[in-house]
Amino acid sequence: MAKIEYVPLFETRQVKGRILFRCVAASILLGICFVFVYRVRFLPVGGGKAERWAWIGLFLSEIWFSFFWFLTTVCRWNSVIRIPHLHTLSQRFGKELPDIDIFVCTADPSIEPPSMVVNTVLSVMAYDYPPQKLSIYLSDDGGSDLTFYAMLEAADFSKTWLPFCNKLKVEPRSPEAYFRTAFEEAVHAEEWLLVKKQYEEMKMRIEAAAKMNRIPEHIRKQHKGFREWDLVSSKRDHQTILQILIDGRDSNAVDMEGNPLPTLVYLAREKRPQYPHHFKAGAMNALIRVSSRISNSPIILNVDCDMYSNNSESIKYALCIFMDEEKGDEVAYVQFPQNFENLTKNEIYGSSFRVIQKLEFRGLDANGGPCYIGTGCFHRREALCGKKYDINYKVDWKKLNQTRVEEHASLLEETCKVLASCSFEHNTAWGKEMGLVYGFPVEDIVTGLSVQCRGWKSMFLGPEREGFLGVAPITLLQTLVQHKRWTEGHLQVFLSEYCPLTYGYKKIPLKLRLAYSAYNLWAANSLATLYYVVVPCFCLLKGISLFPKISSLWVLPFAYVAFAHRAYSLGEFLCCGGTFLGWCNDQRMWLFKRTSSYSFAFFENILKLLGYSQLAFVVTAKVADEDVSKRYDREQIEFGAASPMFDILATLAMLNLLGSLGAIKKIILDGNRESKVIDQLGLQILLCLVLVAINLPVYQALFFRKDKGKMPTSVTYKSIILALLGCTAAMY
Ligand SMILES: O=c1ccn([C@@H]2O[C@H](COP(=O)(O)OP(=O)(O)O[C@H]3O[C@H](CO)[C@@H](O)[C@H](O)[C@H]3O)[C@@H](O)[C@H]2O)c(=O)[nH]1
Ligand SMILES: [Mn+2]
Repeated sequence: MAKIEYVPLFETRQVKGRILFRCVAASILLGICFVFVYRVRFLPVGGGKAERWAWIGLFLSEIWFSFFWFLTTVCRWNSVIRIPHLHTLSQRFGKELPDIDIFVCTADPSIEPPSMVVNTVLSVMAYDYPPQKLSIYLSDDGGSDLTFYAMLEAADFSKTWLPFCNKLKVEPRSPEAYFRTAFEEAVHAEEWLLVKKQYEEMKMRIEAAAKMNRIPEHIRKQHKGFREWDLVSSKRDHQTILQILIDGRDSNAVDMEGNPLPTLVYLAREKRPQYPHHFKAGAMNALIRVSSRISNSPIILNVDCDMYSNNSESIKYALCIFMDEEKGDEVAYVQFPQNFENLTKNEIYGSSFRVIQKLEFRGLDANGGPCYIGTGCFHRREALCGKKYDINYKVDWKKLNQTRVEEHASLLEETCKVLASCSFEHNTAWGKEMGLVYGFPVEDIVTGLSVQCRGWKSMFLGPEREGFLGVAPITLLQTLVQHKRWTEGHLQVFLSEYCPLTYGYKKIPLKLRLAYSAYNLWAANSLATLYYVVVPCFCLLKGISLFPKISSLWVLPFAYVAFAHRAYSLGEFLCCGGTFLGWCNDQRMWLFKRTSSYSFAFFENILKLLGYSQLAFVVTAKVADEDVSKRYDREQIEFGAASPMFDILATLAMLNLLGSLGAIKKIILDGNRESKVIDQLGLQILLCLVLVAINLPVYQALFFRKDKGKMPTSVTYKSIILALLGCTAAMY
């Protein structure tokens, strides 16, 4: 008999376009060298002091940008795509698949509506996977009976929804998303309408309760769990509430057609004002412990409450990686991209992370594995709980016999409560070597890093049909605040003992350390960007030239670097499925984020180092006024609220407007010698004009818009005064 050849469960391919990428990168590097030569050779030694310092500052900014470009280029030098083979998985393992625990986190019923959480929970209950092998855990950091009630409704509706999904091969399996887009099925028309009606009624009940902010008495009587809220004084001060809503082991827990149901658990961990709760990381660690008693599945999927499952096969995709006999055992987590269902065509807030996820993460994957980004991620429980990878580690999935606990559900609830109590972690390794790492607003990144530094790899999967869809922020301020949290957290990681360069030394490849640093240093971009936005503009007003003359050959490297870099970025954006306008918006957000969010993040980190500032996690709202939503759909940037972030944006926009006007005045006054001004200050004028073009929506919001999304008047006055003061100071 011929030797049976080993067929892998997944395949790895090189991403196309590598040669082009490397050629462009090499040519940009050459351009950068020329720019540096120019900066050194023509350093104004004779001129005024101001001129020299402006020049040196610009040079430093350019060095920083080049360094940052180098980091991002290095981490994309190689990149790979993983292609899972589902049929091989089912051939080889058939029904002998492992149990899966699924964690859903929610924190606040007012900005994460229970009706949304229900959809996410239902979508993960309905995976195309044996239901008796699934356990779903909801962590409610809002400690809200509204969310608890919504879960009861979900448990009930799942009895209809799961068989319906199976029969009709429904996709996606979030009822809200499905009924919003799907048309009535001709074959099962009656049933289809019935299920839809049942869903809508459930949604109405949940929303009605949320609106009243109270659970009606007759409902409260139906479940013992509600009694727990008699003891709850506030969301920051309450005992552990743990309710097993569906016990998968119970033979009576079946759907309408008599098939078993997945286990469903509601958990609000204990919170006391005197104990830090560590935000999402704390919630996840409580879930890890509680689930280890109840189901203890070897694989854990975690999603944010807005990230519903959009692909019912994701679990199997991930298992193709974990269960591959040759390469699977070293993988700690399989990360799916974060995709969003509420993006408009041209993504005004640039929230799609297209290029980052489609190209950069594949580069990380080739160098040891993508970072963990907090949601849409399948973990190996052991790796997450602190185990170090060891070359002899091998899982025999077929022998991995799941021994389930025998205790009755209500006893189990009692014995598990202590695992979610405030004091449980005292003097343990939780939050350090075990579970998610505490102390950072980007618990995901630092946790992924520490897992990788324990010797594990990670992989990235981006199937054609997106695995998860979430809600992207729909106002500018929320986007900026979210990015402030991220970049602040990233920089904090870089400045901590977890700094990838040192912490990962000899543990993960250099390229991966550099790639982590590239993300960690996002906030540090703010200084160089602010300088580039402000100083050339001031110098323009004063008539100081900081760039080569248009007529000189030295202009070429500057022009080439700027053009090639941006043109390539546009090409990538389009290749990843974006639009031209989308790219322009992305560039604007690039500027906005660097000057506002990143600056705040940068300075707050400094304050933190000095001991003045504290860790915070501002939860992103997932709902908005109808008015705001309408403007979002029309792709109008939402300013609306007064915020220091907007003060900065508006002032910078005004500065560049004044700078451009000043330049135009100079050109006109110059009369027939006009070519001289253009020759000397050409590049600077161009820079100013490009910035003005990028800021067009800001001027519109400052002076022309009448709707509620316009810039608040206070910001308008402030920005005009500040910009005028700045310009006057610069000129004299
Ligand atoms: O005290 C908290 C705060 C937040 N959350 C949950 O954490 C998730 C993420 O919060 P969100 O406000 O939506 O933040 P995003 O910026 O959208 O989250 C991204 O960035 C976070 C790190 O900053 C990661 O944890 C997330 O997975 C990732 O999606 C949500 O499900 C929240 O309910 C908690 O459970 N407890
Ligand atoms: Mn979110």
